[in-house]
Amino acid sequence: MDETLAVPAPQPPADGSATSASTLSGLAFSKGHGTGNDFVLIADPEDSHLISPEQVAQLCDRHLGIGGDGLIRAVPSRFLPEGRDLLAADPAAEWFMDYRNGDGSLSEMCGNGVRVFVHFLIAQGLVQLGAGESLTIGTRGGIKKIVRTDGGYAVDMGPWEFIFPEEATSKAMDALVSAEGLEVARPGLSVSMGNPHTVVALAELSELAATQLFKAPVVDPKPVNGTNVEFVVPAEPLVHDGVGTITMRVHERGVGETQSCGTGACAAAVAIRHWAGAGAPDAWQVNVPGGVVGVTFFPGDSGREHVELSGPAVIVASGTLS
Ligand SMILES: N[C@@H](CCC[C@H](N)C(=O)O)C(=O)O
Repeated sequence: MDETLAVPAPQPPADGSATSASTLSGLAFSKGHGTGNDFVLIADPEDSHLISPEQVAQLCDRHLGIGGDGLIRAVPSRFLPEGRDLLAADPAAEWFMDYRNGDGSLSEMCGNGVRVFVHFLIAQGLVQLGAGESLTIGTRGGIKKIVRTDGGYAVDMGPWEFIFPEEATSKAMDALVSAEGLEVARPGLSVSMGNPHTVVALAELSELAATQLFKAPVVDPKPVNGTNVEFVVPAEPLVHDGVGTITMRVHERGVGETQSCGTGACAAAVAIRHWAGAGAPDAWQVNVPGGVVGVTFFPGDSGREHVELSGPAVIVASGTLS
C-alpha cells in the first residue's frame, strides 16, 4: 500500500523552547515498520529540517500525529559531528540514521529501525541495493553493515557486552525487576547492544501474557542511562535443529510496550544463551508480538563476537505534512 496522508504539522510549544526548529509544513514523510515496531521516516538530504524533541513526540502521537514508536531522519553523515567521525573511520558510511524514540529522546541504536531505514533509502531512490548487496551506514551506536536478503535485511549489529560484567559472570544476574502482573521481583541481566537492555526470563507463556507493560518495569539497580526491559520465555525444548527459540515482550525506554525491538531481541538471545551455558546454539529465532526476527552470533572482525539481526522491513504509506 502506498497512499497519501494529510497530517497537521506539529506546532512548536508555546513556551518557545523549539523556536529554532524549522516549520514542518509541506514536509514529506513515510511510515514504515519492522515486525510491528513502527517509525515515521523523513528524508533530509540537505540537513534542513531541525525537528525538535517536542515535534518528534507530536508526530509519533498515535491520536494527534502520524503515530510511531520512533522517528528516523535520513541525513548525510557529513552534516553531523558524530557522522563526520564515522566517515573518517569509513567513508562508505554516507547516510546517517538520526533516530529518536517516540517521546523525543535520543537512543544510541535501533535494530528494527536500521532495516526500515535502509528500505526507506532504497524506496526514496537515495541508494541502490540489490539482493545480496551490502550497505554501510552511520548511527549513534557506530557504523553498521546491512545486507539485503530475500526476506528483508541482515544487519551486523556489532559486539554485545554485559553492562555489569562482574555480576553477569559471577551471579548470572545483576538486577531485580518488578512489573505489574508478576507477583515477585525477578532476576534480570543487563546487556548493551549500543543501547541498554535488561532481560528477565519467565517460565511460562501464560506468565508472559499476564505481565502488564503499560507502566515501565522497575529495575534495581538500573543502568545509568535507563534501560529497555525484555521478558522472555525459552521454548521447550529450547533448541530444535540447532536453532534456539524464545518468545519475548518488551517495554522500551522512551516509548512503552512495542510490538518488537531488534536490539532487545539480540540482548534476549545473549542472556538466554548465557543462562543456557555451554553447548547453547549461535542461531536464535525470537518471536515477538509483531512477528519473528533472527539473531546469530559470529566472530567479528573486531576480534570480539558480533551479533547479526535479520528480519523484514515494510514501508506502509507516504505523505505530506499539511
Ligand atoms: N525498537 C528499537 C530500539 C529503540 C531504542 C530504545 N527504545 C532505546 O531507548 O534504547 C530496536 O528495534 O532496537
